[in-house]
Amino acid sequence: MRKVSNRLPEAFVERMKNLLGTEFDQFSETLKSDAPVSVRLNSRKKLTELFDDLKTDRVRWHSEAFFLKERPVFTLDPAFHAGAYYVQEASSMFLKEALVQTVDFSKPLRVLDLCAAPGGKTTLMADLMNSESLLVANEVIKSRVSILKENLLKWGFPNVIVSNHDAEEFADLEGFFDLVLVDAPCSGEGLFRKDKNASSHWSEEAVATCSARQKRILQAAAMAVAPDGVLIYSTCTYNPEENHQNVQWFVKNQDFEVLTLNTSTFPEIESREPGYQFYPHRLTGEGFYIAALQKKGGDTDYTTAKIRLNRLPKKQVEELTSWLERPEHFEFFLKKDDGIVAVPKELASDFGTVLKGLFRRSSGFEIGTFKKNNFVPSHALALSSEISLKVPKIDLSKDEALLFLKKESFDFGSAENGWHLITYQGLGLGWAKVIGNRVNNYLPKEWRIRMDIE
Ligand SMILES: C[S@@+](CC[C@H](N)C(=O)[O-])C[C@H]1O[C@@H](n2cnc3c(N)ncnc32)[C@H](O)[C@@H]1O
Repeated sequence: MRKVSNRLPEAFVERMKNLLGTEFDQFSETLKSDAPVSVRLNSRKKLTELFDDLKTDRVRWHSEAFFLKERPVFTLDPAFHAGAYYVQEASSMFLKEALVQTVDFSKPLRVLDLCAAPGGKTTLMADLMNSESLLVANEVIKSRVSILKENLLKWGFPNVIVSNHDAEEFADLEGFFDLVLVDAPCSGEGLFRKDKNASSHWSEEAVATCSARQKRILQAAAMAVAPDGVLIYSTCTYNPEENHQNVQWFVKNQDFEVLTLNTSTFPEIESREPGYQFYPHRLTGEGFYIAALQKKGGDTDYTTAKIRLNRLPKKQVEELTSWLERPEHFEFFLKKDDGIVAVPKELASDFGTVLKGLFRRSSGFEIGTFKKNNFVPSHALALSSEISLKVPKIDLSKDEALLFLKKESFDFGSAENGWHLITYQGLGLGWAKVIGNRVNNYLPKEWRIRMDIE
């Protein structure tokens, strides 16, 4: 494909000129500037000092997010590994505004993020959900599931099942979810500034293929939504075929109605019925489109199921109480591989239903295992917001924390024998076990920082 200035495909430029008219030059100039860097804080892992030297403006539609004046090397920040924040493009954080305007998060909710990897929007939703709510994070591409799992483990919200299915494989969970997010795979026009390679994959054919795929995903997603439940559709692109035309097609064919969002305090967002369009030359953020829909009727045709894992013996349950802040909140189950899963009591039946309805999925919050009657805590527990505050800790300086995260040896000082949660500014990074003069670093090797530390 022939390119014009700024390496944009010619047909894309033509489309944008038609869409933006006289604003096109401003749009095109903006794409030549650097993409803004923004981070969103984890509401369950608050730090008093974070980016104090780099922080600039707040993201207008997310009270817990702000811009940084430059991009630091996040890999070399232990707080990043502790899940204190997520590096996320600002326009897409408008999801929070769309959700708080359309969903009652004070209730226990069943939430499905159908196209979840790497997990930016999943973690945003987890922050809004209460501890009686269940989150299913799905990603169809197998190689992208591990980064999704890693980001969710870091985030520390315990009530998560990660699955690896095509949207159409959710048929056994018909009408189960109060909220479904379809952050659809798209032609990515809105990321041309952030990802310099993205425009090389763009073509008219790619737009048509994406649009057709989105229709198929939307149709499958519709089934999973409970009567009166909410469906959020979003893309990071501008073209009508993938955005408002797809949503119009959807409401014409499905029993859903459009939910109007109040954007009066954000005049920089364009209302493109039935949704909302974000342009980088009008606001500090990338291209994004979002629409909110509500199911009017529909069936619930899922089969409730009990968890088929074994319950943990009482003696072992007693031992677990010192590892969790609210042990009474959970029931404990034993998997075939001896892993222990902690499921909130109120959610035992919902977990059972999802675990039965999906076959390529995780089992939930795995807190560890018993080896010869001794509890071995998991990495998920170290990063979880449910870990007991009384667990013995060793708090490290930044340099020490980086050595821990590189799995290199260093002097831990003197500590009692046994398990210690390694923390940075009080936030869990992983486990170490002290045995006499020896300290074993239990950071999973796949989590190790591979980058050189200056
Ligand atoms: C826009 S990305 C999701 C980004 C993610 N929601 C976030 O905020 O971090 C779309 C995701 O959909 C996945 N995907 C691709 N084809 C799909 C399909 N047929 N069904 C469901 N998801 C698909 C892609 O692998 C990709 O991870």
